[in-house]
Amino acid sequence: MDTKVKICGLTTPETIKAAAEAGVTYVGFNFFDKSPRYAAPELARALALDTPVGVAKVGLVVNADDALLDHLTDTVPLDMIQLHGKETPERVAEVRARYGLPVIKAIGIATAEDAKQIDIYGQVADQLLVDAKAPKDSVLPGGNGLAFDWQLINRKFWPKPWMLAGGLTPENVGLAVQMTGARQVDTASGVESAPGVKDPDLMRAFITAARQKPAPKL
Ligand SMILES: O=C(O)c1ccccc1NCC(=O)[C@H](O)[C@H](O)COP(=O)(O)O
Repeated sequence: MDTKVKICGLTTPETIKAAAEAGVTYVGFNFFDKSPRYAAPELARALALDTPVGVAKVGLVVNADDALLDHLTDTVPLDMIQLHGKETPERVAEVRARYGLPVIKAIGIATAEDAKQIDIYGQVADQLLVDAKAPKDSVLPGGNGLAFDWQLINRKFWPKPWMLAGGLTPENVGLAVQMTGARQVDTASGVESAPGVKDPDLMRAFITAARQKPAPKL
């Protein structure tokens, strides 16, 4: 099966079209207003309505309260919600039940101890996004273009579908897939020409590289 790709933080109809034509599985709309990838709900609604059928539309929030999530889910036809803050397992379960949408929980990894969170959140989330832990001084909990040590999750098995994220680019995604066995990968800054500006050529190169089969050993 081809590796599934999520591209996070799309903000224009042109890049949605290019991503869909290149074969993306998920597109992410970023509702964290400090992000260079922020999409206001009305913009995200227009983009979502323009997204081809078959591409899943993911709404990304950071520690969002019910008022924000009510507004987002009323405005934007989302298929999934990505929780990318410090949401507890209880909050993940609450969001899932309240909105009736599958929830992706992001887990930041820097140490083997962090990787244990994957088992905990695997009990309540529909999918997990295994990302690099944000540096302490970063205003962004994700989208920092940093990779973590993939050995920390090397060929681990988790009971829920998961995506590898963090510093993935067209250059390193093939190796990342090979090393971790990830069947799904996610990128934001790795396919941009400037912060928040997605580059169609880089998106195409990323998707091709993510799906490249390793050369057989001779
Ligand atoms: O991308 C952002 O600006 C962002 C801001 C706040 C929370 C999460 C954010 N991104 C979440 C993603 O799913 C990214 O794709 C993931 O963190 C990987 O980012 P990158 O290392 O830039 O590929």
